[in-house]
Amino acid sequence: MEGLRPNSRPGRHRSDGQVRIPEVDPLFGSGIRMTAGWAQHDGAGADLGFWTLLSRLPRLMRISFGLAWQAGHLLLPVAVTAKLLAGAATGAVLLATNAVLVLLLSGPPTLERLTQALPVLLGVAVAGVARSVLSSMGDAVNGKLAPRIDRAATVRLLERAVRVELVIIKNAEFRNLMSAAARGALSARMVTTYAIALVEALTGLVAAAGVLTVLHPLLMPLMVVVTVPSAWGAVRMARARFVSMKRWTELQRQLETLSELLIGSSPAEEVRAHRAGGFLLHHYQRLARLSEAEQARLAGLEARTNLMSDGVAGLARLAMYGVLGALLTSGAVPLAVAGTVIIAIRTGTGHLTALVSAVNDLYEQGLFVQDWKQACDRAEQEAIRGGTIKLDQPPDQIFARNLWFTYPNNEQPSLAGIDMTVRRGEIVALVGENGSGKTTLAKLLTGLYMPQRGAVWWDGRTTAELDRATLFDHVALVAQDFVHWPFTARVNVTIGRSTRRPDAAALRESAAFGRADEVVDRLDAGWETLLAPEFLGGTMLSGGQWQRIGLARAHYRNASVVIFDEPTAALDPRAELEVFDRVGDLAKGGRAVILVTHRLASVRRADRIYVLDRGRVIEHGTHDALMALNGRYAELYSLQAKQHQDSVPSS
Ligand SMILES: Nc1ncnc2c1ncn2[C@@H]1O[C@H](COP(=O)(O)OP(=O)(O)OP(=O)(O)O)[C@@H](O)[C@H]1O
Repeated sequence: MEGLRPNSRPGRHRSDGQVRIPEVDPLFGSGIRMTAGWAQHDGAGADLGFWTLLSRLPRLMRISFGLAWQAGHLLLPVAVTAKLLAGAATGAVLLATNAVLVLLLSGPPTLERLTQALPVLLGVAVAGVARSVLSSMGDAVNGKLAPRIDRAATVRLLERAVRVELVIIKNAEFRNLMSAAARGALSARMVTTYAIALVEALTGLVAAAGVLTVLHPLLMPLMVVVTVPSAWGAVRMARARFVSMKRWTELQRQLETLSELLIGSSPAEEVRAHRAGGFLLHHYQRLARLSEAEQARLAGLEARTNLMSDGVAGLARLAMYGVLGALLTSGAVPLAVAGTVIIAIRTGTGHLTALVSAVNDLYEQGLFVQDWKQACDRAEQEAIRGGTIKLDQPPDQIFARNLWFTYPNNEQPSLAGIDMTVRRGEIVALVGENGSGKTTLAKLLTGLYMPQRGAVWWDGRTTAELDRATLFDHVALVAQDFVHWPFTARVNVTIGRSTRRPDAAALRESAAFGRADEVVDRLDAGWETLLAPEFLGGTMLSGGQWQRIGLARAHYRNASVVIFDEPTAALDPRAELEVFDRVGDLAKGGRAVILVTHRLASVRRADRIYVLDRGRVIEHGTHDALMALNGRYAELYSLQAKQHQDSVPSS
């Protein structure tokens, strides 16, 4: 464990003042963030100039606005209009305030002057209320729109993802794009929220600048001078926060991973038995200290930046008062206007700071939304297309000719020129050592993957010509890693054919097929028991119990082509024997059964056995023929038989 201890003490700083995080973490290697698509844009705006960033915004915002329009039609224009009007009301408040001050301060206070000022004062109040109402209305409309955008973006992504070719959805690069897109779907609502904030800030700023210009042309540049230091401080801190977040996010994810490992239920056994808790805690503390140091650095930088910008702003304000004093003494600006000038400058400064931060936020969120769009488009391109010929009856025969298949990013083909046949009423077994291509072949036979060379024929049509949805209707699959749906026992079986009307007799029959009935009988709430220990009231099943549920599910699917990929690996010997008897019954009932297994004793009854080695069929025939051949199958079979004899004590 010593060797894994970090050699960099947390809190040490780089020459640029940032906390040094080791390039290669002793626990996470080169880091999680490298593989996470969504992380690539964190702090994306940090390297760009403010104006470049501003110029790229419209392109990014177009995607989100398109989505907002689809999700809520007029809601976005209504929200933006409300904020624009709120901005105009800000201008009205300032102008009316000025009118009141002019009236009240243009001479000694008299009752007459007060009475004259009352209607304008009322105007100030009305404009102020209107501003609040309009601004709140904009927020309320946006509050209604935002979840709709969430739903529209997420549903569009999910709809497209579910139709993507299996080989693509399993590809790491596509998975990365999907993780970025899932983050982007959540950002779409934020883009519109920030855009509305930007409109509010911009109109408020324009109103303040307009009022100042009306009062005296020199006052507007004066406001700019006063706001420059605060705007500089805001931009600098936004940048620094971006850069920090980039590092902070990475640390945060590592901390979350460690915390999940420490409190999670699946690693709990090993955390205790291997006493890994102390090790994990040690690294948690180490990373937490790095994170603390980074936050402390940021807080220090913020304090220094604020001090500097406040200092310069103070000087600018002093100069402003000087200029204002000069304008007052020269009579260019009446004394009564001075109050309005100060209020307008304060309003303008606040809006300018909000504007800068909205632009930064918009840019970053916009990039995430761009990922979402890219993933949706790519998913559409990669959707399962297949042919147009509908398969309306079960195939009598499936055969593969000269089948080649290489996974993306692999150099070696996983299947290299396979020929094989399976007919209705037959059990065909695929055997061979780990990685020889059995599972891949089963997926090609059922149209889950398409061959790069050669073809799989379902009667007179290739899987490429057939409409894949109708082809899948004839397939039932018990995969090695079949899904443990976090739903009730009933749904876990009936999801095998979710379009079928509830059929209690069929459910009972399927449960008996997989011996899942014995499992369900022992559950507290029977078929309604939730099979998800992660939820309150959920139950945990053992591996073998799950396998029985999986078998029942495949049976309930009632398909003519059934693939069993290691269906009994977790079953006890009695259950295993029974399952193989029933697999035989399935074939006798007119189904084509493809059985992938390492249990050679159970393939004796298969009509044909294909022995695979590095993607090729090296032997095929019945059990007796292959034993007589005395080749690889005979060797593997004898090895297993001997192992079995050795493990059973002789009487
Ligand atoms: N999704 C994938 N991406 C890349 N390569 C893969 C993928 N799935 C399988 N392979 C590769 O294809 C080859 C055949 O794998 P396959 O799973 O078909 O073998 P198998 O005979 O079923 O193995 P096992 O008996 O261990 O289940 C292996 O070299 C494996 O590394």
